[in-house]
Amino acid sequence: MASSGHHHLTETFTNPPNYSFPHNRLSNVLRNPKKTPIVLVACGSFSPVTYLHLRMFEMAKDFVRQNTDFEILGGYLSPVSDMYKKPGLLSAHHRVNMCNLAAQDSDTWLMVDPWEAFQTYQRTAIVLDHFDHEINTVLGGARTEDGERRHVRIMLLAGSDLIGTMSEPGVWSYSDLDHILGRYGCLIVERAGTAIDQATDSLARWRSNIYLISQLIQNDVSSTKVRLFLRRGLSVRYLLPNSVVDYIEEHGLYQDETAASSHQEKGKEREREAGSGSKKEIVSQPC
Ligand SMILES: Nc1ncnc2c1ncn2[C@@H]1O[C@H](COP(=O)(O)OP(=O)(O)OP(=O)(O)O)[C@@H](O)[C@H]1O
Ligand SMILES: O=C(O)c1ccc[n+]([C@@H]2O[C@H](COP(=O)([O-])O)[C@@H](O)[C@H]2O)c1
Repeated sequence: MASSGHHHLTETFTNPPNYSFPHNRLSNVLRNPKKTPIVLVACGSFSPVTYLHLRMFEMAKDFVRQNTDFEILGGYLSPVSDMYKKPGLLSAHHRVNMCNLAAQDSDTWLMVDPWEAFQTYQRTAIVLDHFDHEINTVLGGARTEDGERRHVRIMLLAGSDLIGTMSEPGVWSYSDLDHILGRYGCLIVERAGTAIDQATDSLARWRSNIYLISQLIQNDVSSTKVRLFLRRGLSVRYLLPNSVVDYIEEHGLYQDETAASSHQEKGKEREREAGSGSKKEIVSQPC
């Protein structure tokens, strides 16, 4: 593992009111003692969560099994705080509920941690420290079938657009990057519209901790597109789990143009389309 530089592990954390760390689907037994136990953490807005977000975990699972000496003990969606103030960010309450519905109907290893959602904005480095603390310090890590105790490695799971922002100046601090990529490591899922090699070139010093997963079935569903569809009254069924579609309908979510600053969103979506070299409009009629 690369050095963790001068950035030390956070030891005191602020928890939201009545918070308890969800670990009902987290395995604490390492089946193969020769492997390194890991837990995957996906940070993002999840406004709303889509099948693409869930696919990231499945792609990571296949990749890990075929190409690494890791064994996955669990996966977490960690929705960002409302204070992140990104356009289209619905209240944490709804985003967490939708992630819970999606995780429940998916596989048996996905969970939602509402820790960052229900408090002030927390940087990703701190979020990963929080997982490390809960899993290794509070829960005591994992055990082999012989009862030997093992440290669980926390790893960030992200799309290549996120790793792209890591090479843009001013977005992430160097010491946080060193902490995230040096201490923990990252699994990066290729995302249509972002050049994965270019994104990782400037992060070369942490290369041994960055795992690139290519998308064999192209899928460029994004939460931004889903929000645009909903505002135009178009169906989003089969782009996200039925339970989430029903929840959106029941609560009349993503209808309000002004609250979602659709202007900025359309700009963002166009940028992504332009990046992928696709000239087609998302929906033929103008908004
Ligand atoms: N189509 C996709 N392919 C690969 N990764 C994706 C895809 N969609 C989302 N991700 C990844 O999922 C994580 C959470 O993303 P986020 O919730 O911000 O979704 P998003 O679809 O990018 O949202 P928005 O459209 O609102 O920007 C990020 O790491 C992002 O890179
Ligand atoms: O920790 C940081 O410095 C940092 C800088 C930029 C983005 N992030 C995180 O990355 C995620 C980005 O989500 P998004 O929707 O803006 O792609 C979100 O969880 C943010 O908290 C984190």
